[in-house]
Amino acid sequence: MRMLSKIKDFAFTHPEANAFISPNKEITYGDLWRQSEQVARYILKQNIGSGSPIIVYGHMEPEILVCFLGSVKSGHAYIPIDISIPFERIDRICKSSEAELLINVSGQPMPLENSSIRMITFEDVEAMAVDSEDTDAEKWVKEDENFYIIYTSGSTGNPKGVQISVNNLQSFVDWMTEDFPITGGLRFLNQAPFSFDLSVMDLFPSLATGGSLFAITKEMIARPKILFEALKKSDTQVWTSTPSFVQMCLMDPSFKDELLPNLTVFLFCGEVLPVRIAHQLMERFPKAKVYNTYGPTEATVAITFVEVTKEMLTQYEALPVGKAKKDIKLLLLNEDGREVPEGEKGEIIIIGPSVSKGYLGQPELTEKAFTTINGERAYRTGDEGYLEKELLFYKGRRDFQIKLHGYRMELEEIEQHIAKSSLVKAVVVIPVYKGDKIESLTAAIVPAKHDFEKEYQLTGVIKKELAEKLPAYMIPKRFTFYQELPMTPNGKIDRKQIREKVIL
Ligand SMILES: Nc1ncnc2c1ncn2[C@@H]1O[C@H](COP(=O)(O)OP(=O)(O)OP(=O)(O)O)[C@@H](O)[C@H]1O
Repeated sequence: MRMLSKIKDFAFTHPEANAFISPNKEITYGDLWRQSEQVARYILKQNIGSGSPIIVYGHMEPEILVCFLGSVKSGHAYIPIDISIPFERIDRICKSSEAELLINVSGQPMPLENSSIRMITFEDVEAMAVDSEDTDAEKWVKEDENFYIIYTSGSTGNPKGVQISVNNLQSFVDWMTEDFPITGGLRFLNQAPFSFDLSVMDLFPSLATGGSLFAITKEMIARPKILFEALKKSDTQVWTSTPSFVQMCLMDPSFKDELLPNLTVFLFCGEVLPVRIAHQLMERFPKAKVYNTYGPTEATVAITFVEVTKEMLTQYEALPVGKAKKDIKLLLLNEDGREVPEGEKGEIIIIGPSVSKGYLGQPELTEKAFTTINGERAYRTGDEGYLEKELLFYKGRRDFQIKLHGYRMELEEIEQHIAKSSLVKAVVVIPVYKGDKIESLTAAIVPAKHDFEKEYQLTGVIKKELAEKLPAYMIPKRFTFYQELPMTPNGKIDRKQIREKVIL
């Protein structure tokens, strides 16, 4: 694989360069390559069935990277599992993936109850390690073989293992390093834990270009003071995160270019990038470019991109998610499966070499979501959007479309309008069910600074503003106010938790 060869070359020419920096530990390219050889040799000795993936468990330790590379160099894909994933779910992943080996990097015990998987700690692998010749590149995973398998939660709650091949990943890395201002040797922020595919957006473009990653751990995220001290030290040049994560940082006025003077690129994916957030970033970091990108895990992280310009901030109500990367074709289909004309809304279908071969061991689910169009792999995203002169606009997820009193509406559209109020910092709209019928909507809001004494006064003003933009049936009945909205471990707004709070 070209990307692995590049990492190898860099490790030989720049062995002392830092590859990954976490709070307590760093690893150089030289050590990353050498230690991953040891892991590869260990795995090769275990007689693991070909095609059987290796599970790697931990949280942003440098050794996680060592195990990822060790796995793929021994011809096995890896499944990254972050410590935020509950054991019961890990048990299910072990079973459904039929993985034979789990390497525990976390330093914590793993009480898996139902799994017969062989477990070994990283220390034990290291203790058995011997240095010798590099493994033959012929042994590395190649072409259509899986490089990694990432389990998405899926709205059904059943884990789905998205298989990403060497070719899928190479196409992604080529795009990132050709079409974005990612030159060699940059410092990347690594916010998303490795079990979420947003992490791939910083991990491999960084390693493929001799860059270094600065890890933001969950302890830092929980303690803003420590987070900001770390950010200051990080000297981040390329920022990759969810919009929710940067929104949280923006709440602190010191989040501006003095904190990160060398920051030149913001990359966002995974959620709507609100106009206001892009605007604030452009004001506070005038030297940095802001990119919005879009894509599902099933199409290898992201497949569209756009640099947000000042004009866009006034031109559009909701920012575009961008143009497709050159080897990708987008189709927008209506409910009858016909292509819709430009400007009209339809389901986004992604066609091309970024599209996964499907879900590991789940042929029915794969069949439902994936297909082949003109000989190329295609994925039905379940997202709605429209195209305007090749620019894709995201219009929400089909599963966030609801029917209330007979009216079809999109929760994200309502959120977009509420978010425009100067009294609102962040918002999520939640449907409230009676039985299996939606009875009303509730808006969970983080308010901006205001002078109202009572919450009902604030609610009244926001509702009045909304009444000018939305029909009455789309205005949430209840408004609840919070200091902050909960985030999932991957840094997206946690709708499920908010729903539980609202219902309680
Ligand atoms: N730039 C963007 N703007 C708006 N939404 C986005 C953007 N990028 C991605 N998304 C949304 O995120 C989805 C992809 O997310 P991801 O593959 O991480 O899994 P998920 O659906 O969020 O989580 P899970 O499947 O684990 O429940 C897309 O299908 C789309 O709905």
